[in-house]
Amino acid sequence: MAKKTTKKKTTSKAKPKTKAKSNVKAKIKRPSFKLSNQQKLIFGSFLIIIGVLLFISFLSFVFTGKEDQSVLSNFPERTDQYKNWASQLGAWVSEFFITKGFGLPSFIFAGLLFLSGVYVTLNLNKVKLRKHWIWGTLIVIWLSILFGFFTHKYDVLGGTIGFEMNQFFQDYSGKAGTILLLLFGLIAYLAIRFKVTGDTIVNSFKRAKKSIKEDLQAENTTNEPVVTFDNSLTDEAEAIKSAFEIPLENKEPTISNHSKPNPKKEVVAEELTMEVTEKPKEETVDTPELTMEVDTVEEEKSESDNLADKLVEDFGHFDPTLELGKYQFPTLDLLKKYHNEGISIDQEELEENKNRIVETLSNYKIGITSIKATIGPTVTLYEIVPDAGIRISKIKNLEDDIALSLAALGIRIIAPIPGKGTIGIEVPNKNSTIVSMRSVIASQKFQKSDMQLPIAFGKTISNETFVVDLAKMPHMLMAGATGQGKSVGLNAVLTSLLYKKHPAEVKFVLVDPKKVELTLFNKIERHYLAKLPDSEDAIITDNTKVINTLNSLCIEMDNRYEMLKNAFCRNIAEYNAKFKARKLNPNDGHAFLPYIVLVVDEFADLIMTAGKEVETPIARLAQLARAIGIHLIIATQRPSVNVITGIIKANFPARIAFRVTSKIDSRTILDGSGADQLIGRGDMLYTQGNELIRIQCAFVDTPEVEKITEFIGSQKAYPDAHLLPEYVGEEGGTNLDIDISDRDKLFRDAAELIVTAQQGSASLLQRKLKLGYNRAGRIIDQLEAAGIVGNFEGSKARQVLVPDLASLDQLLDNE
Ligand SMILES: Nc1ncnc2c1ncn2[C@@H]1O[C@H](COP(=O)(O)OP(=O)(O)OP(=O)(O)O)[C@@H](O)[C@H]1O
Repeated sequence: MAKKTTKKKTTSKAKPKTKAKSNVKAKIKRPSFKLSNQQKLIFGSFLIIIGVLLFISFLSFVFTGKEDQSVLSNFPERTDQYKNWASQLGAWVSEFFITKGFGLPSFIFAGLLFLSGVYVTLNLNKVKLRKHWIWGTLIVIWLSILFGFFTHKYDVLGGTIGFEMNQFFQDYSGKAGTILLLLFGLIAYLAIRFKVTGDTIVNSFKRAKKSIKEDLQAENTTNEPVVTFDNSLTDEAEAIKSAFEIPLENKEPTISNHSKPNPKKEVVAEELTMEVTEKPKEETVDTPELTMEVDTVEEEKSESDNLADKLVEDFGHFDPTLELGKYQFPTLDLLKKYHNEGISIDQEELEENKNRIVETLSNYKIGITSIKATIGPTVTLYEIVPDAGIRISKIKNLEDDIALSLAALGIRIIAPIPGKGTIGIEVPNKNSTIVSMRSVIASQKFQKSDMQLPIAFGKTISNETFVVDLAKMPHMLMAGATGQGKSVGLNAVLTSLLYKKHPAEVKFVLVDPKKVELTLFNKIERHYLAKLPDSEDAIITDNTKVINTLNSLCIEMDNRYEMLKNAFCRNIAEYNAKFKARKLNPNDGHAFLPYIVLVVDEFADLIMTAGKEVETPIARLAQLARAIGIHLIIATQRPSVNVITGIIKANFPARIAFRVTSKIDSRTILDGSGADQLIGRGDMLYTQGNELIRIQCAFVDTPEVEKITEFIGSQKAYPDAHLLPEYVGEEGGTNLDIDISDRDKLFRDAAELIVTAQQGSASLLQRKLKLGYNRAGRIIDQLEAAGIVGNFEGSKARQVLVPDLASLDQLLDNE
């Protein structure tokens, strides 16, 4: 039975692989046809000339086409004499377009070509040009059918296409049907292109009717003052005019002076009506013109929306990848294929394990009603349904006995399997297979995922590719004893992101105290890495420098929150979508925000050398950074409680455990046992708060990572790595005799802020007073000179020496 199910699975997996492969290739190649300005001029003028030539040929064909018919069949004979002004070619092209094509409407094509030339030469909006072509072609077809309606044979009026299409329509719907179809086409065109609505038509009829009425009235009552209104007044004006008829008549003395139609007075009257259009609404409430007003109100848009729409219409959506427009994603063939990939079924082994499980359980008087096996890359899951009335805890307690009888390491009992109502016994396969990075990257699940930061970790026990979104996690803790696959796991995470995200969309901050694990990523520094402005290497190997980077990330986080607040967005996805739709002005400090992924390898080492100082910024980032696109991945060999403290654990819901040596370590990382029963070599447990999922991590070797980074590194890059905000913590306050008169204008504000917050940090000033790095640093020096803050204490905030605002006032007044 087991054989059947697994066979099915393996064959069904084979197909998507190849499909996905082509899918990747399609994604990877992104051709772009960008012309330089000179090329645009050449191409544009070429199009203009072709347009003019076509026009001349067509025009001449109308007069000379018949005469050239006799020689057309000899084309391209050089000796023949053509009457067409553009000779052979002109006659031939015109014959093709006009007689064999769309008839006289083909002139529009000449116009479109000419227009295209102008657009290309002057570098005008391509979206509009596309619209012209679409509408132009539709008009050509419509006119061609219309002209074809009036002809009874192929001729120049509607061309062959017009005539044939007409015949086609007439055969099916008769003459009346064809006319109605054409009429429908016209109406649809007017409605879509010129936004004509039922109301507009009704109103224009009414307007025409009124103006005729007015004309008649004007003739009958030439002596009345009211007739000074112009006939071309709008409906609204008419309504208001009637509303004001009485007051105007009452002001007889002034109006009677101008009883004769006077052009100046007409203007005055018109202006008067224009000004009061809104006010007399109530008087005109029963007039049909009101519907027009409602229409305009409906279509009204806010100014910024209009501007954004216009910008999008003119330039399209903002494309953050444009700066590296020719960037090519790494190809699949950079990743290795392994010979021992794919699941092989050992029927004997399956049968043997089944018998042993049944036997062991029956020794303890546990009967089984059914047993089912699911073969994964490293372990096989035996799902059993025990007889009714058997307590689950009884089976769970037999874990060691079953392990003993199967003589295998890494047996894990899941009792019960959540949502299934069965009990699972995971038994390692004798021959485990490698899950290659290539197979998970090529999987449809990964390729088609629309996650923000998709990570293909490996394959689950049922051999499905396991893909998760780092943006949703939103931070990840990874632990495992040495040599169990942590570094490979980190590489799998980074590789997944490199295969899916453009350099403009994601940046990595890499901390590698071991100095060797992540060095390969140096090659992609200017594509994908982020660093502090003054640092030389993007990958941080010195633990003391990590604190600056972490604090800088905190500043970046605060800055991003400020930007999100100003843009009225709740998270980075909304913000970036708004920015792409050109609704946020870069001049107001807005910019496209890439995701930032902070990877810390050997976190225990970091805590040991840099002490608790790293814990605060890490905890801050973990608590707050999820919405603004900063995600943390922290890996450690020793998951002891003094490394993974409560505050860190609480903020890292997603945990990954490779094999650990003790149950206690497993409990620290997973809040339960299990990680101690894994078999190592990439065998891992993943949890995001609820159930544990056993996964075989995808294997990506160092040469593969090297090939990928070389592939990316050899392409055009940004001028520098992505720069993080400067962090001033390291700057020492030395200049203690700063002149009082030289103090910064914001000195007092800064002093009050620092005393109120009781925190002597320059980054606080930067944030709250919106200062640059240098100015905030100078103010801190001045505060130190004034005795308000203490000495520079490394990366810690300075001590504040003044307890409250009253003391501060006293101190400054005494100076
Ligand atoms: N997913 C995997 N599939 C197959 N083999 C693996 C996998 N992950 C790791 N291994 C094997 O385990 C070895 C050690 O892995 P890795 O270097 O990732 O361990 P580590 O946990 O980072 O160790 P350390 O903490 O000492 O750096 C690898 O060289 C490889 O042979």
